[in-house]
Amino acid sequence: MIELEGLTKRYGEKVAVDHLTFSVRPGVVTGFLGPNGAGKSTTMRLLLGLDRPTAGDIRIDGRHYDQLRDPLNYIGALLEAKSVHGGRSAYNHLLCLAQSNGIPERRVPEVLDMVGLTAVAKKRPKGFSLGMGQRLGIAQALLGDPRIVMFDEPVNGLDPEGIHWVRTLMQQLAAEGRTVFVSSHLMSEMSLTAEHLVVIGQGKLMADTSMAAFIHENSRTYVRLRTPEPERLRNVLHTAGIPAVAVSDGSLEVENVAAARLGELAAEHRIVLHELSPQQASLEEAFMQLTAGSVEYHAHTTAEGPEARRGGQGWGQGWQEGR
Ligand SMILES: Nc1ncnc2c1ncn2[C@@H]1O[C@H](COP(=O)(O)OP(=O)(O)OP(=O)(O)O)[C@@H](O)[C@H]1O
Repeated sequence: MIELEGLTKRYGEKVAVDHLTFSVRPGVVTGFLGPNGAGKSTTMRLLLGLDRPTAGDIRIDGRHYDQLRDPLNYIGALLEAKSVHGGRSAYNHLLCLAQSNGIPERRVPEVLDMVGLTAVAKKRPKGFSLGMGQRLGIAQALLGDPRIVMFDEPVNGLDPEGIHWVRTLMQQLAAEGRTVFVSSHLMSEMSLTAEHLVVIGQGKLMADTSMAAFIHENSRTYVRLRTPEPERLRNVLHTAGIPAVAVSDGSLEVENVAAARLGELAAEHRIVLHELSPQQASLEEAFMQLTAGSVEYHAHTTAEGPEARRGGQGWGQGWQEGR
């Protein structure tokens, strides 16, 4: 279990982490989300004792990081790809870490095998691709067989097979009862991987909830209807006290009414439906909706794209520093 209480970190005038209080529980994958500069990496560094908080408290299984006797046995982390000694082989790099942390040597081939690097164990990581570097970083995090794992952008640089592997690994680690805390910018990937979410914006906690509740609470759900007789259907719905919005693509959108009720109404009036589909926003849409006001870096677009139409802030390609 990871517990943060009132965690605050200032760099001069800049408040990178602002009174964060939340817990990361074992047994589920917890996603850690926030726009660029929200304070995710800083929080993770503070958790590992790599930086000192200005105020507040962090406990790992009830203790401070510097009170853990063999920290790698408690918490394994992947913070930055390729943060390894380039001159040693992958095997020797892990062996040095194992020896200095009281971890038996047999764990080295075990973790190399887990991440699929056995064939290149004797090679130097400086020749590794980004994806291989990520795999070695994950092997390092798992070396002490820790009960808590923390990954900062673990799928960076991985191909689809690698991304799938990381997803399965994280879910497997959680299913074994471990605490899995992971940050990612890839919303679609996060929505497939995490069951719980912690969202921060400008250093502050914005959400600490299940994935399903987060999407439900931060997005619009509606039913889309398509019919060759949109005007007649709209009138039928109107008579039943149900407002329907006509969309430019010819469909109708109805909020807060079950699809079954809409289908029954159409059938009663013998109106043919070509589509009757409940629409649930994606994690990405819910995330942008929640964090719209806390985004630090804004893209300046000339064309009216989907972000502008939604009234949200730019998020995605073409980011520029807006300060
Ligand atoms: N060592 C530092 N000195 C000064 N400011 C810092 C330092 N580290 C981080 N910051 C600032 O703190 C804020 C939070 O940064 P952090 O890297 O934790 O955000 P992040 O959520 O990980 O962002 P990203 O998604 O872009 O990786 C940023 O405004 C950053 O510029």
